[in-house]
Amino acid sequence: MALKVLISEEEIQKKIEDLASQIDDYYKNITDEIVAVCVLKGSVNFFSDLVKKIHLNVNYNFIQVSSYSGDITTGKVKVKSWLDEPLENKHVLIVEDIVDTGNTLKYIVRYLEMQNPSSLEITSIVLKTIHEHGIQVRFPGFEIGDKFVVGYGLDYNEKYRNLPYIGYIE
Ligand SMILES: O=P(O)(O)OC[C@H]1O[C@H](OP(=O)(O)OP(=O)(O)O)[C@H](O)[C@@H]1O
Ligand SMILES: Nc1nc2[nH]cnc2c(=O)[nH]1
Repeated sequence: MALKVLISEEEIQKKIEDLASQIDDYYKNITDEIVAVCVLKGSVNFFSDLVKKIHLNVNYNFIQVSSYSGDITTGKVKVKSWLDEPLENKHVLIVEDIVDTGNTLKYIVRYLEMQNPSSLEITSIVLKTIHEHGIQVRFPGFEIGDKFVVGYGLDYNEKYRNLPYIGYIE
């Protein structure tokens, strides 16, 4: 199976600079901490690169959910681990690697909203625009078509997560 580069390492890093400066600007009047929630496993690379470029008071939190087997969604979001602090009255930024059908984010947003955060926003490094999922991603990265992509955290059966670029299997 040959891998083709869709988004290079350089393009990813440049986009993250841009997203970080949008995030800095958006929260510039907030003096409290921003809680950045990393959606494991896929978002680990994006999260790690992004938080280093944000000049705000950022706290980390992590959740692990999964719903894909290979390149097919099971349609069921399985929670493997969840937050370790309440989010009531916190400004929360969900950090995702990809929005595809939107099922994962719909699930996460539904449960996080129950905690009454002061605000809840989303950033995702990749978005597939083929679905009408109605999720508002405040800080969107790259829009791609209907391709199954890997690399930069994204896997195919746990493989390829450590690639520094985003590619697709031909
Ligand atoms: O919009 P959706 O169709 O719900 O797809 C997006 C989700 O799919 C992937 O997670 P996956 O279930 O593969 O778990 P992983 O992050 O551990 O790889 C990805 O990391 C997103 O969280
Ligand atoms: N690795 C990977 N996971 C996904 N989850 C939803 N869409 C995708 C995709 O294109 N690639």
